[in-house]
Order: sequence, then C-alpha cells, then structure tokens
Amino acid sequence: MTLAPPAGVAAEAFVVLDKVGKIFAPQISLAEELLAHLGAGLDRRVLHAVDGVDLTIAKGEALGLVGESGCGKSTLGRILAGIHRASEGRVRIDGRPVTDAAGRKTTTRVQTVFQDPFASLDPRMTVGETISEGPIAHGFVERRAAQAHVAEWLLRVGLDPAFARRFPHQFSGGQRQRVAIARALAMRPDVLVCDEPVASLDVSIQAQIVNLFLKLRRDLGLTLLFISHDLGVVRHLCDRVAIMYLGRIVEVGTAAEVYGHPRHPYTRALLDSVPRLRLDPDAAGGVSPISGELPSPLAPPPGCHFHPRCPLAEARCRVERPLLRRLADGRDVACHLATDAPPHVPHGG
Ligand SMILES: Nc1ncnc2c1ncn2[C@@H]1O[C@H](COP(=O)(O)OP(=O)(O)OP(=O)(O)O)[C@@H](O)[C@H]1O
Repeated sequence: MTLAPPAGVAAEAFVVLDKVGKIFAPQISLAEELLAHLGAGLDRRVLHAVDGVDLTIAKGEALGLVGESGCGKSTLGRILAGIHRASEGRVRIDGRPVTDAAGRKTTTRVQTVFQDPFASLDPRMTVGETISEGPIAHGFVERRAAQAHVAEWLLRVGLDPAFARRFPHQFSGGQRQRVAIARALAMRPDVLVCDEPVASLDVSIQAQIVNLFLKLRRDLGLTLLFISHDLGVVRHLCDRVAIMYLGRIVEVGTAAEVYGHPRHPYTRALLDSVPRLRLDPDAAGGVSPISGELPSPLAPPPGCHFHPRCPLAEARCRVERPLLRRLADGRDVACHLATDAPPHVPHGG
C-alpha cells in the first residue's frame, strides 16, 4: 500500500516508491572463504539496507529524507535515481518505471547531485564538456549548440559562462557543487535526487547552495528528494519530511508538523539531539543524544527496529512490526503507540 500525501499537502503522486526493498549480500573476503573451507562456517546473512518503503512525492514537491548514518538514505535515493535496482517493490516516475527488468536505468527524467562534487566530476574534462556530455549523448542538444547550452546552465547556477573552459580543480568546493548541479539540470530532469549536497561545504557556502536549490526548484518546477542528516537544512528547503530508521520510514508529514509535533519517539529523539531544534529548549538536562547505538542492519531487532532505544517500548513493540499508517491529521507514523494525540516522550529518551 502506498500512502498518498495527505489532503491539502500536495497534489497527486508523481514519484511513487511502492514497497521498495534493497538487500545487499556483504562482500566475502578470501580469508573468510578459506575459513569456510576449513569448517569455520561462513556468515551468509544479508543486509536489508531498505525494507519495504512506501513513499510518494507530488510534482514540484521537495521531500526531505532524514536519519542517522547507515539507515539507508543513500541506498533509497540511488534506487529512485535508477542507480541501484530495488530487490523488491516498484519505483515509478509519472507512471513509468525507472529501471528495466535487467535493472538498467530507463529514464533521464531523474538526475542526482552527490555530496562530494570533486569525486563526482571527471578531473580530465572541462566544465563545458562535463555539462554538455549528457545532453549531446541523449540528443537533447546538437553539438554546435552545446556552447550556448553550457553558458545558459552556468548562468542559472550563478557561475560565469567563461568558466566553461576550466577544469574542476580550478574551482572552490561551492563552485564545484554548482557545476555538478548544472550538469544534472542540463539533462532537464523532472526529479532531482540530492544526496547530502551541502554536507562537505563550509557553513556559509551551505546556505548559498541551499538558496540556489530553492531558486532552481521555483524556477524549474523541480521535484526534489533531498537527503540530509541536517534537520535544519531540510526544514528550510522541504515541504515534507520523511524520517528513516534502519531501512524503514517511521514518520512522514509536513516539515512544520513533524518538527513542531513529532509523533514517532525516534523523530522526537532526533530533534532533541539538535540544540536549536529542541521542542523544549528550557528543559533541564541539556541536549540528549539518542540512547544506545544504531543496531547493525545485518541483525536488526525484531518487531519495531527502534524498540531497544525507545523510552516507551512495550511488549508488542518487541515482536510486531509497526506499519506506516495515517493518523487523523494526515501524519503517517510507524509506531504501535502513536495516537491522534501527540505522545509524551520523556526527555533524555
Ligand atoms: N554496495 C553495498 N554493499 C553492501 N552494503 C552496502 C552497500 N551500500 C550500502 N550498504 C550498507 O547499507 C546500509 C545503508 O547504507 P546507506 O549508505 O544507504 O546509508 P545512509 O543512511 O545513506 O548513510 P550515510 O548517511 O552514512 O551515507 C549500511 O549498513 C551500508 O553499510
């Protein structure tokens, strides 16, 4: 079942992730293989990086995807971008699958901006070549019109068109990220997956790039999946936010509602761990980090994955998986204890 955006939040679904899962079989080293031959046994558990995710994004909407490191955000983003093939479930943009049966990407309508622009740009190609390569290869632009195309996109991302002749190493980190954004947008996508696009930048530059995303989104009507561990950036940029924990989506709602009245104990704990976002900044006890470690996705806890760290966990939470369900106010929450009244979660939980 795919939960559509609640009434009044967004129009019909444009991007649909329906029961999407991704299993990785961890690499087995030669030494482990050898030990197995000697009878030491081999751990053949698989890793559920993404586990039954239902999400929709409306056309022109920005959805933030937030969660601790290793919870599966990048894997989910890559599945939407057609870079990874989902092990289960379906991913569609405007009704069409993003990969074919063999797992090959079938669309240019979704493009990606990654965290590290230095790693994602080819150091041997000029910026002009980098931006025009894809549009020429896909026949969107003729070779003789490429220069004007490149100049247009450099201007749109706030760079001098004369920079087209430069190489990536001749730019600052923020400028390189602008080039990476121009390269993605020159393919004229409808959907942009941004995977921690400001995380590697200085704080002052981060704000500029976030504002650039805001402007481009408005000007081009882009649909965004914005992956970030920075809750503040997501609040600034996104209409809705999805909270992910150990491969599963645990809460989805408008940014204002989720930040103002988190319904899942994990969301509450995440917000409490950021001083400027605490719901009750005057409460005694200072900032409360989320208790305990993120469990290994190779051996996730049964029932609700969050139960070992949850201050409210009951017997049921230890055995039964809570499904994402819609509350009366339109919030989607995967918690057995979520009611239409906001739950009370003690501080430090
Ligand atoms: N190619 C792969 N092979 C095996 N395991 C993988 C692979 N890619 C990711 N994983 C594992 O899947 C889980 C989710 O990883 P993912 O990178 O999607 O998380 P994330 O939330 O984006 O983390 P981060 O914020 O640190 O990037 C992790 O345990 C990771 O080690």
